[in-house]
Amino acid sequence: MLSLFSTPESQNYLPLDGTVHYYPTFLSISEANHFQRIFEESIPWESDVVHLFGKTIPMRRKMAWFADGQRRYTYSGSAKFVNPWTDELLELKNRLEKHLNLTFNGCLLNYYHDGADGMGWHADDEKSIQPNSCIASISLGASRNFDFKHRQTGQKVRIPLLHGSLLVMQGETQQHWLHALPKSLKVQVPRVNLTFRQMV
Ligand SMILES: O=C(O)CCC(=O)C(=O)O
Ligand SMILES: [Fe+2]
Repeated sequence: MLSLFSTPESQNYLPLDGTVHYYPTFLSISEANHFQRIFEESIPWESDVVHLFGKTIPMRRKMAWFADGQRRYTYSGSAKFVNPWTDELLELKNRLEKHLNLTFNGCLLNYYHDGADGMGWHADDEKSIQPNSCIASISLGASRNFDFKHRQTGQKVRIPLLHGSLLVMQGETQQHWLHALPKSLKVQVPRVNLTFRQMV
């Protein structure tokens, strides 16, 4: 039903070829503070690596992979260790599953020390991800811009991701759009990002 009070949450942020919803206050500030502190302290963070010209180069950004069973995650050419779910990750996973009425079986965590850490243009379209599935991204800590770029037209959409927010990418988003977390030298505090995924 259309109403005068329809919230901005119900809007699709992409103009075509995909669906992106954004819920700026998915977690309260105190919940977001709580989860950020626990994840910063207790996740077994590893340096992400890139493979360039036959060399393995560690990145400053850290990551950790959690999943059901032994589901590995391979991207930018390297397989990630699988960690078993923690209580806090399961709590967030349950809340997301209720909110979105679907289920997740993997979660990639990224740790950005400050605005000098970022992520370049890519799509989450690895073979290990169910095609056209849902990716639910929770942001904790520094607020950072999140950019989309249409693969054919180059059209751009920017969403600032706030502490405690939820961004949901669905449908054909990964087929038609790239996304990136641009570096921003003004940002001097860390950010933790969790992307819950539906793996094959
Ligand atoms: O940090 C973010 O908000 C995005 C991370 C991302 O795109 C990814 O892990 O694939
Ligand atoms: Fe991504």
